[in-house]
Amino acid sequence: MEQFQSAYQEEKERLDRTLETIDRKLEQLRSIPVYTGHDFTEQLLEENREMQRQQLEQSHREPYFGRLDFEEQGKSMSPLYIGKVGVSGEDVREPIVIDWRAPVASLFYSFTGGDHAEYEAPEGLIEGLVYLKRNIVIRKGILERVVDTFNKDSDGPAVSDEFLVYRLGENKDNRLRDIVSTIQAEQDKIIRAAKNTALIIQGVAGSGKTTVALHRLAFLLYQYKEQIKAERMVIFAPNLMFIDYISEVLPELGVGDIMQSTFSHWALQILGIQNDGLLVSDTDSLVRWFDSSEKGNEALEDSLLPGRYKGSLEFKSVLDEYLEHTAPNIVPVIDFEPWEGKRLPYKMIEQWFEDEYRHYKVAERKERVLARIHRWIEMELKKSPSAAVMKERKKKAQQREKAYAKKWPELEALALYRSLFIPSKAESQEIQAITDKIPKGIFKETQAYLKKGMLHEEDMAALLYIYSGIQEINGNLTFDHVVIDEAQDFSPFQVAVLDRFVKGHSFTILGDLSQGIHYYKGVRKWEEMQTLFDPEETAYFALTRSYRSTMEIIDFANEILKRGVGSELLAVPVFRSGDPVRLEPAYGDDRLRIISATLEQASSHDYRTVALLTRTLHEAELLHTYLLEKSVEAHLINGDKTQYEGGISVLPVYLSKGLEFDAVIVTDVDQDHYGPSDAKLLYVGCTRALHELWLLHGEKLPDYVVATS
Ligand SMILES: Nc1ncnc2c1ncn2[C@@H]1O[C@H](COP(=O)(O)OP(=O)(O)OP(=O)(O)O)[C@@H](O)[C@H]1O
Repeated sequence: MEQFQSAYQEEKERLDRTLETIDRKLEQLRSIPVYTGHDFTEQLLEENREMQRQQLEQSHREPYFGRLDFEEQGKSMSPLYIGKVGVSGEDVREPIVIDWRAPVASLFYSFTGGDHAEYEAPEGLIEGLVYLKRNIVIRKGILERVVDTFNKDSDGPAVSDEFLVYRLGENKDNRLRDIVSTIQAEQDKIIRAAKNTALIIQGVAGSGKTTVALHRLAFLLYQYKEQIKAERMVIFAPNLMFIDYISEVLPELGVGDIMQSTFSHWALQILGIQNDGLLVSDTDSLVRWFDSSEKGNEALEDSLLPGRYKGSLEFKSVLDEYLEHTAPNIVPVIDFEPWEGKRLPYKMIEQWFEDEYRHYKVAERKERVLARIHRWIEMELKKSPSAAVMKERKKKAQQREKAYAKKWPELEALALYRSLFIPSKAESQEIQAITDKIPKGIFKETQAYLKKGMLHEEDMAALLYIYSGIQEINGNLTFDHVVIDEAQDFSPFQVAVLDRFVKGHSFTILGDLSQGIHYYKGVRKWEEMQTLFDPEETAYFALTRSYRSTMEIIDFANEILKRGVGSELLAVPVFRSGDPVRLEPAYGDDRLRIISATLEQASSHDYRTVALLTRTLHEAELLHTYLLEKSVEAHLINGDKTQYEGGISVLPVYLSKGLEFDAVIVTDVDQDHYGPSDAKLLYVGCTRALHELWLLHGEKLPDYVVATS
């Protein structure tokens, strides 16, 4: 107790001194009049001062969250204070707060006890001794808590989880938060991994994948300031609501302007396609798979699953063959005759196309050849015997040039994709030799909906692949870094296409195979993605510790995985105990009454988020209507929702992926709703809960559900 008092007092004094320094610096900055003139250099300086002002104001509220007493070999021990942004002292070379992304700050995360500590600095490996690792909670400039996670002088040598457990026990609101004060060593390794590597991360539910990816972006921007721009980074997420849910983390870390999108949205933008009913909406696709009673099953072969086939490298080879066939065949086999008696032979045009412009992608080659023909016409016109003849020829040439250009095939990705499935009569035989390789059912289905002017999400990779095969991908379209979240639902083909838009294979690809509920698309093994890269271009990490849920919830969910999927990717809980998982009957006439009562029970705690998870969207809609009639304020989440409001949410379990709630109630857990191939779906539902979980069940529980305590 005495020791705690003195630690608290010591930190209080240090905090007062730090705040005084920040105040002084702020005062100094504020005393400089704001520049409103037109001088560019002055404007930049003003922008810089404004940024510093904002950072210092942020630091004033919470200057740091951690302290590490480190003695570098051959130097004296000094306490390092670590915060979200660095603050320099009166002497700018002496930081009073170190940015969490700085090399030395990595010790705060990677140190797991022992007599030796080291970190990688630009000048080489720095070694030394850690005496103290301390977590410090400051809110609005007031010191609230001091917890020593490691103290060399105390008996317990290992780093304790006490502070982490305290943080995990807090209730969550409707946004994901930063974790800078408690990043774990295994997560830190991923966050700080080098830029030009395709990182593939398998992480169990709640292992912090999304959070880690966002921190990694903040780290990359800090570490590679000169090479990476925020506006050249992107996060691909499963839907717009999820993007809203994660939207606070980057601003909290002082990083903005990073594009967050779904793959389809981005692809449509590149392709210049307006999404006015052309693309079947994500909701429709999801309902097609999850609400349909004729749902297929996981054992279906890829050739029967359009999403998996169209995401395969096999389909990519078909497109390669098609593009090879299309590219050399685009010069119309006719001479060009701008007026009677003047001819530009086909052979000459073909030679320009085949030889002179061969270094360009085919769409650019076409543009260049047509421009060259235009120049040729102008030269020939100048040779006309009189102004009147020249005028006459010019008129004719203009019409014929237009007509000739139309004879060239339209080099647009969508047009080419359509002609693969709906070829013109002239081409049908040659194209058929290629399309015979596409499974019949998939070919027919695609042809039918393309004829109706529709597209599916699963066609996007192919369209972009064709696009990148015919068009130059210029600097504006390329990314410095790409994050793919929920990557188990991404196909290898999507990643291969994206690779054409990314500099140096700079990817962070995160997912969990145990949450691969969309078995009709995505990957079954990470090797499917690893093989896209050379071994030295890629690295694999596994995160096995789960931070979201209590031990009771994780043990329960693990059991579902073991029994229902035979999976070995089980989560290891942090030692945080809560109430046992409750399995309670709720069916027949009592079903709705019990659901309401359980919801009331869950809401009686001061939880900020509670979810009712149903098996289908239709059931969620019915339940939501029932709750509204009972004047319960609940939000229905369907696939079209773009915002996550928190409070009580009612949603189908498949839409809960990526989200988390203080308490979760899964309804209708019985063999009708959760068949033998739905264990992963139920696993996803259970692992959304932080503190409490109820399973309201029907007469016959699925075999893979058993009470664990
Ligand atoms: N080191 C940590 N310290 C504190 N909280 C953490 C830490 N790592 C993860 N968390 C918390 O665990 C929860 C799960 O994190 P996150 O959603 O990023 O995990 P995930 O692996 O993407 O989960 P899922 O695959 O189930 O969607 C979040 O509330 C996050 O804040």
